[in-house]
Amino acid sequence: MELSLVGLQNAGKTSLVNAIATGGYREDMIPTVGFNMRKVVKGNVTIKLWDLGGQRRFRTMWERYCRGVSAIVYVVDAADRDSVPISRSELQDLLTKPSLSGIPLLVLGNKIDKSEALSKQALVDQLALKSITDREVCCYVISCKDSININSVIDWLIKHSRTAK
Ligand SMILES: Nc1nc2c(ncn2[C@@H]2O[C@H](COP(=O)(O)OP(=O)(O)OP(=O)(O)O)[C@@H](O)[C@H]2O)c(=O)[nH]1
Ligand SMILES: [Mg+2]
Repeated sequence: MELSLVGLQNAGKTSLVNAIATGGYREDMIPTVGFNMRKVVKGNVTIKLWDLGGQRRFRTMWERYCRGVSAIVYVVDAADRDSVPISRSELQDLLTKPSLSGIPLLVLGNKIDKSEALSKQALVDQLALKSITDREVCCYVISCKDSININSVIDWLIKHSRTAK
């Protein structure tokens, strides 16, 4: 299966790839320039992950790398409350692209190891996820640092690799 990871800079997309691939975590991450591709084998599924840069200048590439994927994974820094409105508008913008219609969406509120992180319900509300009715949407709150809910993410991904074929 093939999927794309999008979301604002510093959200933890590359950290999530590492968490899924190896369970590793580090603080001193380098911002992704453009994109990286990683292949991860989980059980009998090979997942091709497009890890996209979240800085503003890279966001126009998101659509191109989301076309034809089995799922879009949208990562949000749940502890950076000021960035959530921007995250919401970038997400809503992406989902209006006709080329991406119907692709299942997994929204992940990352960094819940931090005390200031939003709850899942607050995140669902602030990202207006209930207003997305044209595709399957699922939301988890996670921590790449403390490996919280990473297995749920992997299970969701594997489940969607089957339905995609
Ligand atoms: N506390 C905490 N910090 C995290 C977590 N996940 C990632 N980080 C930190 O957040 C910073 C950014 O992580 P990245 O994975 O590089 O973020 P990114 O979304 O790939 O950023 P771009 O590549 O610029 O789009 C790093 O310092 C990570 O260590 C987490 O679960 N908890
Ligand atoms: Mg990155």
